[in-house]
Order: sequence, then C-alpha cells, then structure tokens
Amino acid sequence: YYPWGYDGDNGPDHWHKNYPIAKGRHQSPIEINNKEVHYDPSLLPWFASYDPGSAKTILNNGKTCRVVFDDSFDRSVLRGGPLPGVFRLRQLHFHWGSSDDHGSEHVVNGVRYAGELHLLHWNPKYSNYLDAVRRTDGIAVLAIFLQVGKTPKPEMKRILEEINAIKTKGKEAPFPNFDPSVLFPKSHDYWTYHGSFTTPPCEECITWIVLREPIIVSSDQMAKLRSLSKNAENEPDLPLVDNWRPTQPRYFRMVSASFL
Ligand SMILES: NS(=O)(=O)c1c(F)cccc1F
Ligand SMILES: [Zn+2]
Repeated sequence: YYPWGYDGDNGPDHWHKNYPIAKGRHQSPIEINNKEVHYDPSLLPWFASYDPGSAKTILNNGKTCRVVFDDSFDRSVLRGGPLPGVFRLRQLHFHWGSSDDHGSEHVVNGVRYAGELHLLHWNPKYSNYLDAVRRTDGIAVLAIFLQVGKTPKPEMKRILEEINAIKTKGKEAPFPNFDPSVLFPKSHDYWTYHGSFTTPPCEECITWIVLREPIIVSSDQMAKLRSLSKNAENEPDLPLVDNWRPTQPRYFRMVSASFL
C-alpha cells in the first residue's frame, strides 16, 4: 500500500508511479461538454430502491466523509439507466474544495461545482466487491453535484450534523436509518460513460451516472465539510479540503445523455 494524496509529491500527477492504471485510457473524472455529448434515446430511466435500515456508519478516513451501508444482500439497489440488472449500494462519500468556487471532480461545460456526492454500487453478479472492482461492468457510481445557494436541501443536515462526531481521521459514528435518495434532485436526467475510480488504484470498472441537476447546499454546509481534519486527533489539525482529482483525457470515449 503506497501513500497517496491530493497535493505535493503524492498528488494526482504522481499516482501512476505506484498505481499504473492511473494513466489508462478510461480514467475519471472527465470534462462533460454539450458539444461532445451524444443523446441516446434508448437510455432507460434509473431507479434507486434504498432501505433506510441498510445505513450503518459514517466515518472520516482522512480522504473523505463516507457513509457505509449493509451490502450483504440486495437490500439497497440502483437499477435501470445504462445498468444491466441491479447494483448494490455500498457507500457514499463527498469531494469538495477549499472554497465554494471549486471542488467537484466532473466539470460540465467548464463549470466546476463546489462539491460532488458519489454513491457507489457494485454488481452482485460477482461474488464480492473486490471481485467486482476487477470487472469493467463491476461498479456503478451515481454522481450528484453540490451547488452553493440560499435555499439548501434540508436533508443534507442529517449528514452534516454528524460531522462533529468524525472530526479527525479514523473517527466513526453510528449512522442508522438513512435513505440517501432523499438527497436526489428533482430531475433524473443524466450523462453516462465508462470510467474509473477517481482515487488510487483507479481501476477502470465504473459505469458513471452523472446527474445534470445539482443539489443546493449552503456555504455554511460546505464550510462544515471543510472543518474535517485529514489527520488523527493526536496529530496537527490539517483541514480536509480539495480532495478532488483533476479531469482526465476522454480519449475515444462517448459520453451519452439521457436527455435532449
Ligand atoms: N470517487 S470514487 O467514487 O471513484 C471512489 C469509490 F467509488 C470508492 C472509493 C474511493 C473513491 F474515490
Ligand atoms: Zn468519489
């Protein structure tokens, strides 16, 4: 296991030395530009059927704030859209910036959002998650942009209230009874393309489903995320910010849109 980060000598430009896939042809995130997107009328709507009882814990792993779900059976699943069958919800996490004018991983027509929420699901046709990450159709991530505005989504409060309990790296707290679909925007319009994890080892196993409509969060809520520390409680408090990977070359990939 090699240490990696988002700045300096172990930042995104250095990942490929220990994680060679990071220089692959199907890397994420990417820029999504209207001119290059292809409307695909055959794309189905996607559906999330999440059981709030599957939510387990919320934790700070020093790289992001993550909520973990019980994925021991088809309890909370994503289906439809570009996906073949159901995919099991395993965790959600966030990427954000050091200020409100940047922080998302995907960039839409040059627009960087303040952050990005990722809900990670894996294909249960494979025996377990670790097997799924070795398959091109193993993982599906639903990505939702966070836009700073005056009328924040009240449902974000539940996650941000827990932040005080996981201030430092390694801290974990119970996070029961949570259905993340309460965070979804009104529109289910999406872009989809084949890509990778945006953190090392950057395996190219992800069907990305990027929602067009951002959810609104407040500047205070973004500041709350930035109050997390990269370090453990007995180490100096380094703000956990700018945990986003820059956009990667699209090469010969098509980005399909579910909407005109
Ligand atoms: N950002 S991402 O969604 O590709 C991602 C995962 F899916 C899983 C772990 C880390 C991570 F960063
Ligand atoms: Zn992510």
